[in-house]
Amino acid sequence: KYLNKIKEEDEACRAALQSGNIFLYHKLAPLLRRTDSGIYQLPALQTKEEILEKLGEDKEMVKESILINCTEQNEAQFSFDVGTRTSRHVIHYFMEHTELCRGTFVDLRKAFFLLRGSEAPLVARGQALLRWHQTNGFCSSTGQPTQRNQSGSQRVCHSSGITYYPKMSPVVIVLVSDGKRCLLGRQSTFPRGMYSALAGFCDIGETMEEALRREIAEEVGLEVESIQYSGSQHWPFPQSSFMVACHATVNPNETHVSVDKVELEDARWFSLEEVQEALTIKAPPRNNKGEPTVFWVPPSYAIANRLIQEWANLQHLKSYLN
Ligand SMILES: NC(=O)C1=CN([C@@H]2O[C@H](COP(=O)(O)OP(=O)(O)OC[C@H]3O[C@@H](n4cnc5c(N)ncnc54)[C@H](OP(=O)(O)O)[C@@H]3O)[C@@H](O)[C@H]2O)C=CC1
Ligand SMILES: [Mg+2]
Repeated sequence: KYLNKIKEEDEACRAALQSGNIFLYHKLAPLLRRTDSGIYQLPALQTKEEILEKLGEDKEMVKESILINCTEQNEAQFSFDVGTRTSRHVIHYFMEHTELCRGTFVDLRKAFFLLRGSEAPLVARGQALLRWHQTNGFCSSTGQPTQRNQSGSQRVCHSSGITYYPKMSPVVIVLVSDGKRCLLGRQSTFPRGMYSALAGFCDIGETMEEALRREIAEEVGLEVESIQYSGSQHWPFPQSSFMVACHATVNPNETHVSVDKVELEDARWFSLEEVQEALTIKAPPRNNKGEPTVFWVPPSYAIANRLIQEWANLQHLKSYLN
């Protein structure tokens, strides 16, 4: 309720900013602190902190922060990108005073899987909102500048009256099973050895089920028989996707895989033993070029991991009941 109030009411949002926490980004790379155990933490800076006073000659600039969320104690959480408007010397200040800033700016692709599960969605959401504002400064109908509300939950073109809201692209992600094995694929851009559930963007006007059947037919030439919903997740790559995760089955007598080599480098069936082994790997062993040397699956925060885990659990249950 409180979150909705500060999202909608400019005055309430300005007041919340006075005592809120701010997460900093530089050209969309979040400010993170690497701990001794190798994971990244998200340092929250208080609005009134000295370091934020460095945000350019205009100290009011911090008011351009975007509301991301609020804690259970009703502390508002904001994101701010120091790379867009602040002057070069201020950015250098941030880069050089990593102690004072309590972290460094890190490319989210490099850090995402090394964030704690509770912080990863917050970092992703902060980045997604900043990106949306950075790329929606003009009305696509009139070409006139759009104005944001205080929280950053929308932008309005006063010339056409159009209100723009942050967007996500729907993606369906599916773990296909033939009853005994599951189908995993890899794109050439994936880290070496990593296989994941198959995914694809929904076309406009398509239902999720239609997108799922089409993607599986296109990418591996299989016909899906049944679909079961599992869960969903916001995903920051390549931009802002809304991942809908499902399990699907195919006829065990029609399992020939015909890989679309434009989309995928490889796709094949994996046994429960292979999958179980991969699920135990936290950090895959690497060769002298730093490349993983074994078959592994996306880490636990990715919804693909959850699908694979659920499938393995179901196989165990089935073998126990038999
Ligand atoms: N959270 C998780 O566990 C996982 C998440 N994913 C995510 O799922 C997403 C979709 O999977 P992927 O197999 O790549 O999808 P697709 O199979 O749909 O193929 C991607 C291609 O679709 C085209 N495309 C269509 N609509 C869009 C859009 N709105 N945004 C971007 N590209 C679009 C692009 O083609 P072109 O470039 O030719 O225009 C793009 O290269 C990926 O971004 C990936 O990060 C994937 C696996 C696991
Ligand atoms: Mg795909």
